Amino acid sequence: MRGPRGRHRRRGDGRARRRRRRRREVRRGLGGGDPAQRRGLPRQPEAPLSPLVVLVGPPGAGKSTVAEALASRLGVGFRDTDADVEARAGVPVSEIFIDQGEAHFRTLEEEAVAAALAEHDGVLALGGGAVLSDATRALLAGHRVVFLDVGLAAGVSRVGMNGNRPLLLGNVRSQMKALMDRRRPLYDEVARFTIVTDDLDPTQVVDQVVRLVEEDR
Ligand SMILES: Nc1ncnc2c1ncn2[C@@H]1O[C@H](COP(=O)(O)OP(=O)(O)O)[C@@H](O)[C@H]1O
Ligand SMILES: O=C(O)C1=C[C@@H](OP(=O)(O)O)[C@@H](O)[C@H](O)C1
Ligand SMILES: [Mg+2]
Repeated sequence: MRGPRGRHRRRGDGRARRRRRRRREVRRGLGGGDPAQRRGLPRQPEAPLSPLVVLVGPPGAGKSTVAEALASRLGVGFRDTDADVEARAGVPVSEIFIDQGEAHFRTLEEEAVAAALAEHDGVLALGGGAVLSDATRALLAGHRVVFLDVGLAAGVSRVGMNGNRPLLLGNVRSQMKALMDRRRPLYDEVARFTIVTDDLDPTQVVDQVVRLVEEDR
């Protein structure tokens, strides 16, 4: 005879099992179906990893925010190249810009992007200026790159006046406009999909990326 606690536990276990199964199915389905990665088959040690999704776009597009929420929704890992650069340098991005200059930051960023593209199979957010590098754009070819687009007004209002983005110090609006005008062709060049985020909250952006990824299997 099963008491209420037993029933509760069994129902809980069943739910957890179903959730685990669903998550595996999502991962396998979205991962491009490499048969060597399936359970029960030998794994090819040399098979290169590739991120499920790479997010690009200007500062304030929501790349870091959306990448984390999307990864959690899909049950995969999340990585942000700005965080990787900071971990390696041991100081915030803004300090690297001030102490060693933008060129040095770009070198670290290029290395961080190359490493993440080769090592990470979850969701990857790049810094807004990563696409300035020819080498990075070449590496992005063939990846599932999503351009999170944002207009000037929404972008400026999202980044606000905080000093975390050294390129936007001074007149945020005019710096942002110059940066967006210069980079738009580069985002377009690397992107497989574009989502205009101005009127979407992060959850709605996540919904759209999930749909695109499912259709792109
Ligand atoms: N779709 C969105 N709508 C409104 N605010 C957003 C949206 N996406 C991100 N934000 C907010 O904008 C700011 C910048 O987001 P962030 O993820 O750091 O952008 P990015 O990494 O592209 O520079 C954060 O305060 C974040 O909460
Ligand atoms: O646009 C840029 O050149 C930069 C964007 C930042 O990342 P976010 O786009 O995530 O803000 C960060 O990499 C650095 O401050 C430079
Ligand atoms: Mg970011």
